Amino acid sequence: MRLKLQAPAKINLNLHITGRRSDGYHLLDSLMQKVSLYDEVDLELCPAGISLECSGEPVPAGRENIVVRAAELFFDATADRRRKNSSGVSIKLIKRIPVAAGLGGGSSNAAAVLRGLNILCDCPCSDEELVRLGLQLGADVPFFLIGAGAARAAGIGEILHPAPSLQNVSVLLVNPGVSVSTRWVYETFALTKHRRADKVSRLQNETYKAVGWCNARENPALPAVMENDLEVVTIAKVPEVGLIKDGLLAGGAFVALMSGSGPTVFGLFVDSAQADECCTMFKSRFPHTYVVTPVQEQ
Ligand SMILES: C[C@@](CO)(OP(=O)(O)O)[C@H](O)COP(=O)(O)OP(=O)(O)OC[C@H]1O[C@@H](n2ccc(N)nc2=O)[C@H](O)[C@@H]1O
Ligand SMILES: Nc1ncnc2c1ncn2[C@@H]1O[C@H](COP(=O)(O)OP(=O)(O)O)[C@@H](O)[C@H]1O
Repeated sequence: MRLKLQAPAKINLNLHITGRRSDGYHLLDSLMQKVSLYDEVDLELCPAGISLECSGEPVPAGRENIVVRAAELFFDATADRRRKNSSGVSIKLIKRIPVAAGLGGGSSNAAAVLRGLNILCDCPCSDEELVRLGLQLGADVPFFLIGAGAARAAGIGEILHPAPSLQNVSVLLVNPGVSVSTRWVYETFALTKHRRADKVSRLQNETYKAVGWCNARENPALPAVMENDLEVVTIAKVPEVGLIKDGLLAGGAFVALMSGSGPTVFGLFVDSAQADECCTMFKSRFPHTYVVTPVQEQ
């Protein structure tokens, strides 16, 4: 039995760090939006063993790859609830989403494996159980397990409130071509930055209202409430982030922001032709540049 899934990237339309848990993980408040840049995950059940074949962007093979850990976790958790002859999977991964880029590619791949294996094995896990498993793999995985195109995420990313997807915008993703470790960004942020909670919640409420309107063309409030607390940390290491933001705004984006821990920057455009033009301009210097659209429903 075989199943092919599309695993989308995400952007963070804003990201505020609101605190820190005793285990060191940061609490956040973020509006996340899936976008139409996809990895492909092809799953074929087999009697035993987990194998992985990757193409496209280079990613680790074996257990270092999150898709292998996702399959192991699924098989362990459902050992007593599966048919005996379906304890293994052969995974083919076509990687198009830039790696360690703030676009959630690994988390999206892991969610696709969990969802896909659950379907292939006649659904031994409830949606809630899949989310619990996903969270063991990464804080961003639960977002990719829910059907909504967008959600407000709290906790470390596991408390999710589906939100309306952005509409009528083209999104230009520009990746500077360097990788940034999420862990390093969070650790550096904790050392350098403190925020007032009241400001965070005010901004967040505004953002939710703004994006709730859904139609960016009629939404002058949107740019003013889009901020990413992690941007300042990553810019210090990857100055291209600042230059790309300036270039996107000069090229017609009505807002430009770093996604997640970066270093990918996105610009939102009302005019898709302008987004295409700006894409051509960036692509010669930064080959990992893409025009995408917000995913409405997965
Ligand atoms: C920053 C965000 C924003 O959406 O996205 P990316 O930039 O990774 O795409 C996420 O919070 C990233 O989530 P994810 O990439 O799943 O993180 P994980 O693998 O769980 O954690 C990697 C490391 O980041 C730190 N971490 C992660 C999430 C969080 N809420 N607080 C943290 O402090 C921890 O040090 C952890 O060891
Ligand atoms: N399937 C995968 N796709 C992407 N990265 C992976 C994968 N498996 C393991 N990794 C590792 O996970 C780390 C984070 O990658 P990624 O999920 O792309 O980051 P981000 O969430 O910042 O976009 C990288 O160091 C990468 O080598």
